Amino acid sequence: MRKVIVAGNWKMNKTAKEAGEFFAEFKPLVKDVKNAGIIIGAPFTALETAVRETKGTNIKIAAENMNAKESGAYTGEVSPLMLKDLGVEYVILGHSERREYYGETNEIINEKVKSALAHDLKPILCIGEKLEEREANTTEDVVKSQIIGGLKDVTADQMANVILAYEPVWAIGTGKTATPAQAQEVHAFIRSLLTDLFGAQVAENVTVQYGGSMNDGNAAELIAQKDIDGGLVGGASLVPAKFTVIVKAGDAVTK
Ligand SMILES: O=C(CO)COP(=O)(O)O
Repeated sequence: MRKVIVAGNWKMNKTAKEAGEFFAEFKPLVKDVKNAGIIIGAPFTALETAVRETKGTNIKIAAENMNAKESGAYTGEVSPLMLKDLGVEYVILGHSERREYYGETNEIINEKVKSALAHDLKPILCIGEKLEEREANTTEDVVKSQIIGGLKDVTADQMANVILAYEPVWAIGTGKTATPAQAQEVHAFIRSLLTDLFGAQVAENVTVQYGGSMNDGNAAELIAQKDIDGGLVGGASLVPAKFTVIVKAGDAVTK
């Protein structure tokens, strides 16, 4: 059995004050959610508030990035030790926006994944093809190289602490969701690749989320797919009522 997890990714949105307001509204809405995991990815400046406001609840907090190093002369960067110190449990790594705008390669992302695991932070590793790659029929090649590159030297045991998020870049922030069948096809490919890399048992237990214009209207159908184990939600995670509908869609499903 694997866990369905619905995570929000706020991206560069919400001040600490706005984060506090979000949780005041969101916590009571999801307090009865038992089966699904709930994670909010918040910007660095809102993490302290987010951790404080969710202490003792069923909501976990993720950072949206980190540096692989523990400390040093890396102006503007944030280390795994700093995140651990705040009480953060998860970290989103390799998001397509980091790959696209900040030059993150599979090698850089792999360093971060290994560092997160070494520091007892759970990575949410994002993968997904661009529109031109899908149109060139290279979706599987791209996803395969992102997974093999991003998870290089990660052990089968460590995979118990890794979440994958399949986010087709053409579906992010565009309102253009992959159809449930399109998404399921890639998720099944990811599961078979994980089987090759780590064995059937590990592959069966890894949570593989879908991300890209998931919202309160389409989440249930996406998460109903055999290999879609929740979502990584951008825009719709900014609004407590909308995100709650997605969380509850995940809570209704057992994998
Ligand atoms: O990038 C995403 C989550 O990481 C998806 O963003 P949207 O849900 O806004 O399309």
